Amino acid sequence: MSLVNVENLSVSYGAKTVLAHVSLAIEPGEIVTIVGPNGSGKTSLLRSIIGAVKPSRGRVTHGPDLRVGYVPQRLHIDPTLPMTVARFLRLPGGVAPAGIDDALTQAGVPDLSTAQMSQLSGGQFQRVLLARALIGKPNLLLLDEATQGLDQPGSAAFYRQIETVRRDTGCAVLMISHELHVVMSASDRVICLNGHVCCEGTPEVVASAPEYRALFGSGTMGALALYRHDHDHAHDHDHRHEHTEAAE
Ligand SMILES: Nc1ncnc2c1ncn2[C@@H]1O[C@H](COP(=O)(O)OP(=O)(O)OP(=O)(O)O)[C@@H](O)[C@H]1O
Repeated sequence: MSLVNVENLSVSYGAKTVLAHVSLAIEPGEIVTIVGPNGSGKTSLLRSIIGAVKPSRGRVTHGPDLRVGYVPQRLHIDPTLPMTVARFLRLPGGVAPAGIDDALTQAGVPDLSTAQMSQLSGGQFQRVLLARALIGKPNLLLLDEATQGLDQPGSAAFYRQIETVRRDTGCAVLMISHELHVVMSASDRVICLNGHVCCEGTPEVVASAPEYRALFGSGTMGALALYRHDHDHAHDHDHRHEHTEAAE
């Protein structure tokens, strides 16, 4: 059974419709990336999935044992407030010390528990937010622009860590990012959104789809090849065909 099922979803804010007829499912263990230009409804889709935005049409259903871990874009913590990483991770209450150590290890920063939050680098801070999302042992991790402000090696390292988390815990991952080739290279499936689903499939299929190229140009394909094997056969860009290929 799918972890999340989005059926014919439309979202409007007042008279403005930002998502229309969006359907998708997230399966256990897969890494799915949503790409799309600014204002294309990516955050609205994530917020609908967690129930923070009400659909104006259609519906979102959750699998029976869905546990979501959410990694936000950023979080402001008062720099004058002394707080260790361990204390920050204990804030929700009821978290055992072993749970904190496990989460920090899974996030790739096992030695940070006594560090001050205000002294972390941008990359370390995002790993701590990842650890916080992992404490509840999620089977779906949601990331909304989780590497904003990191340089490219920093965000590439962060997404490699996400792949490690998926390998170690088996959780599915649904993420939004503007760093197309970095994030797409870490994904099993990419969904290109522009108010509706423009195209979807493996990163190579999406990067070569005319709908995607119309939005982002054709540069991604070369950059993708740096991160993954090159794709050496032609695709029929018919939308239905792309679905078939994604299932191959
Ligand atoms: N709470 C809200 N009330 C009114 N309009 C909103 C609200 N949230 C988002 N919008 C509008 O809906 C549209 C889609 O926004 P959304 O944040 O979902 O897009 P996005 O693809 O995540 O954008 P970005 O890449 O810039 O973060 C935008 O035009 C935005 O201004």
